[in-house]
Amino acid sequence: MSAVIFDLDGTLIDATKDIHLCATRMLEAEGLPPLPEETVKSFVGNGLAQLINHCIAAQGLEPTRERHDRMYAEFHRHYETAVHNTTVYPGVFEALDRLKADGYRLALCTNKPETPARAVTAHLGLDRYFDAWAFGDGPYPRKPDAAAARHVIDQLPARRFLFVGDSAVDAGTARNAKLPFALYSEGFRKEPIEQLTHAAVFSDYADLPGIAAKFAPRPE
Ligand SMILES: O=C(O)COP(=O)(O)O
Ligand SMILES: [Mg+2]
Repeated sequence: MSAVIFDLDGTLIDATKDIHLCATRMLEAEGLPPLPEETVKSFVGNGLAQLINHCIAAQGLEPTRERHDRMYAEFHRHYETAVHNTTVYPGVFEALDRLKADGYRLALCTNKPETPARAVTAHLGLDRYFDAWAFGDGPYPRKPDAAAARHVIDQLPARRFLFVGDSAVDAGTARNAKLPFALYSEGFRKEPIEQLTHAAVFSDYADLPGIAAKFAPRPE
């Protein structure tokens, strides 16, 4: 049995607008001005706590524990229902259907907290594809720590795995967990493709089933 493990933000979905909305509401509650969408987008990838840290630094404020906790709670409160401006990248459903039909188990390994990750995947009809999950606020170190990937691996009856993601965090996770990495080039990546160790790179989801067959072949 083989499995494909997916990152969420920037790989399966583009939640930029909803994340920016939550950040704007959070800053508003603090009496602070909004940050540009591209700026907030550049803060996504290392989990919500890190995104809040970046927002605090961008406003030139002291990162006190009290301020951070208050802002985290406010962001998270909006995050749970911020699903209406989020889109699925082209070809994702077709690729997931194909992988399922080919006999792959599918899993999600995200740094997004559990409640908003479950909410947005349920809203978009993606949740039904996944047999195992790891979240950014789970009781294990988050990506790029291999523990996040191992958390899903331990839930799956598979022996071969492919890790699919869009960022340096995902490339690092795959490297740390010793899994082949397929890089989706149309996500939130900040570095040139050559800087991210990868077994394969794709810009069209139609190519993913073939990549999976090559790097995580199903047993005969
Ligand atoms: O919430 C984040 O910071 C990133 O989430 P991701 O791991 O699904 O890209
Ligand atoms: Mg990502």
